[in-house]
Amino acid sequence: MPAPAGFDLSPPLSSPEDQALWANFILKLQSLYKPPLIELREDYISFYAGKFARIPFDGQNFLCFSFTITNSNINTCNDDGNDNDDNSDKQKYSHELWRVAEAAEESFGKERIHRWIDAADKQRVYSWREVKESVKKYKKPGLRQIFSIQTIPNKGRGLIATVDIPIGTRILAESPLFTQTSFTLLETLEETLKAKVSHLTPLQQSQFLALHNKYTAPYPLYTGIFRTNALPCGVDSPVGAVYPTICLMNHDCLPNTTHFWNENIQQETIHATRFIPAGSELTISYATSDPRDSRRQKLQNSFNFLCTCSLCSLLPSEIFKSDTRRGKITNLDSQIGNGDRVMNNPTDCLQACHTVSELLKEEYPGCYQPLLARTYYDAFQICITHGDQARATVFAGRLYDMRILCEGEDSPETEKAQRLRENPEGHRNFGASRRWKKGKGMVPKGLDEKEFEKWLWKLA
Ligand SMILES: C[S@@+](CC[C@H](N)C(=O)[O-])C[C@H]1O[C@@H](n2cnc3c(N)ncnc32)[C@H](O)[C@@H]1O
Repeated sequence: MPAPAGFDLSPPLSSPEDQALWANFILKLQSLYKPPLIELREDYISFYAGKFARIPFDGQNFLCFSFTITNSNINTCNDDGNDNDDNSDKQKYSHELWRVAEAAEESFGKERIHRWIDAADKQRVYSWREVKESVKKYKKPGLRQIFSIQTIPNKGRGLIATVDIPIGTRILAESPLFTQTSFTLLETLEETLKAKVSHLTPLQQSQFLALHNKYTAPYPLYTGIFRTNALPCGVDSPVGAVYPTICLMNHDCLPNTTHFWNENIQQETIHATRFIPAGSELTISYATSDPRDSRRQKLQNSFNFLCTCSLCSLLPSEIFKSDTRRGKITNLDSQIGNGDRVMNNPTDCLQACHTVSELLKEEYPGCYQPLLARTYYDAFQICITHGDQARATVFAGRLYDMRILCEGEDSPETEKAQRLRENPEGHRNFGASRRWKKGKGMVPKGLDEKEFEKWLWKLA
């Protein structure tokens, strides 16, 4: 059984000199670890190794760093059932995590860092209860703002990165001001919204009323603001939510962030899908996957602006290529979504998934990850439907990596991907056919990347 391990800092930080040592420690960690090995949260650096594997940016409440070595620690692990490989991955990640202790020892001295290797170790200074309490205090709003709200020419307000933001960073996790279902009749919507706003704090009321409204009087004010800004709480959800900060994000057809409703934490999250240099605008996509002209028309109709992003401003010949790619993706997606084809022509469907994955990377540079996640899930389902646990495990691993990057470790979709990776046979489609029957441990070893991809997608 894996045991917890870690180190305690005793005595904890107290003096200004201590704060300076902590800042130095954080810089050291940031040079040692980059996403996807870690996730940068607003208030702390998170290692994929348990809920106490966190280093806060402000160290004054820090007592302990603890980690557990499990499969879930290993972001890149292919869970193929081979114990030896698995163990060496675990050891590798364990070694990586002990480097946090080494960095702490370099910063604070060995006498202040108490390493321990299981829950009952006498070297432990603090109880779990004390550690839990200290971790709760890591959250200090406003401590580390990685963007600022600014006026942007021709767009109104928007968010600008104030520091370089690495790919995979959680930029924001924000609770709604309020939510509202789309089932409410238009005649009663204005009064319903007014009642909801009246229950907010004065600050929240002014945040709501300051949001952009694309409608003009006599269109009802609260309904106008809600309709201009509400984001659905999940794909196809009839519930919409408004947020004080996320609703200030402008659109780009090739955005540098992705937004996601996280049901577990009841917040909308924003994650960087590529490296974002300081000074760049943080953008999300409001649009569909339509070709350029209809996409622009929809944005014009729904949001009252003509999109001039880099994709919409391409030369006509390039726009034609982009529209063609989008058309191909849509056609292939409908083939992949056809249950009869999946049962009768699974190889064609899997190859179609491969083509889609290549087209997505070409068509959506720097923002393909949420779409690619869906394709990996399609490929997983095709394989598991026909009993191929080996390929299914690889696709679930890739799906997990995309989810971590776009949604973070606390997302229900990430948790689901992790379960599929560990237990692909738990999927409801498993056993529908035995055509490709293959155990988890049957992932081929020693192939180069090209050969492996050929095997994985059953390419001719
Ligand atoms: C949800 S609000 C975004 C925040 C808004 N800029 C503000 O000042 O509150 C949507 C509105 O922002 C503007 N907008 C968003 N993306 C834009 C873009 N790419 N180009 C021009 N205007 C944009 C449009 O006026 C749109 O109706």
